[in-house]
Amino acid sequence: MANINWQIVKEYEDITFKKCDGVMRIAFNRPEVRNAFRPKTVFELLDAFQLAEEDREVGVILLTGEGPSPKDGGWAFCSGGDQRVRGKKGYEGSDGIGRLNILEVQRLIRFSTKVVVAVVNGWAVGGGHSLHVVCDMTLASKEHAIFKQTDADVASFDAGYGSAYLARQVGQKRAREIFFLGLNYSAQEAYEMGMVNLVVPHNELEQVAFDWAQEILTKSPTAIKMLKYAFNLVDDGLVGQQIFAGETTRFAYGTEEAEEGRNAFLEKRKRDFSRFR
Ligand SMILES: CC(C)(COP(=O)(O)OP(=O)(O)OC[C@H]1O[C@@H](n2cnc3c(N)ncnc32)[C@H](O)[C@@H]1OP(=O)(O)O)[C@@H](O)C(=O)NCCC(=O)NCCSC(=O)CCC(=O)c1ccccc1C(=O)O
Repeated sequence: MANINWQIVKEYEDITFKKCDGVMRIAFNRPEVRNAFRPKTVFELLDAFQLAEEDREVGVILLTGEGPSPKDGGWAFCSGGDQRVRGKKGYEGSDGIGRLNILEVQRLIRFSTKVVVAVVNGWAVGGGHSLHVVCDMTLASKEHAIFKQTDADVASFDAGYGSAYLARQVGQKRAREIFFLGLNYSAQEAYEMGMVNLVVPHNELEQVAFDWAQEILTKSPTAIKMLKYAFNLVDDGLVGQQIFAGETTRFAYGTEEAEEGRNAFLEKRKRDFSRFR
């Protein structure tokens, strides 16, 4: 097993949230239901991802699941939305409001300035499958990872990243097979399809993820961020352009030309950009 000195950042009920040497580890913590998420789980994920995003020491986020299940020893990354709390308008929390707020988590992962790695230690099913798809990279346990898309079995459909971006990874025919048949795929099969980066023995999984993170942390954070946004851009349309352009605006703010624009306004004088032509 990995020998990483994880430190708890914040206590939650449905997830764990830990940090070590520039790496954040966010894990589903409902192993008795194969790490299915309810609205509370998703609120906690949103909070944790936002805290990770704002932590300047952090360059990589690992998303995984706690396990094994105390009930039967089964391993899970995430089995999607908790079907026991699904109502007519979405997944219901104690306030009775129906939500599909896992899509906000998908967007936080997609738009994060950090690299997000799915560390798939067991079942990745339904909305859990979609989460691994949206992560930047996926590492999978040789012994325990199983990929399965049950959305259509339970009359749900991730018609966003979970299907369209999956097709980018594995091709249209395979993506349709994954959704239309809902078969089980081993880590090796998922690797051969192109939706997993590496298959790793279960007891080495987290260490390999951590080692990858340490390698990424040696690289230029700006280069990594701009590369991530460049990879996203082609599939994300105007939102992708907005995010990429936002980062270029940030670069532009660092120039003397930008300072002249701001200073002229603040000093109530005529602006003079002539020396920048
Ligand atoms: C995951 C399984 C394949 C595992 O099978 P197995 O190892 O045989 O274990 P089980 O005995 O079935 O399960 C153990 C225990 O856990 C409970 N459980 C498992 N999954 C769930 C779940 N999702 N919800 C509630 N409970 C769950 C199970 O009932 C057992 O409990 P006991 O009390 O011990 O009997 C298998 O369990 C399985 O197929 N699970 C269901 C998978 C599923 O269909 N998930 C939902 C897919 S739909 C979805 O996730 C929508 C998400 C969403 O919000 C969304 C909406 C709109 C657009 C996009 C999305 C998006 O996808 O993100």
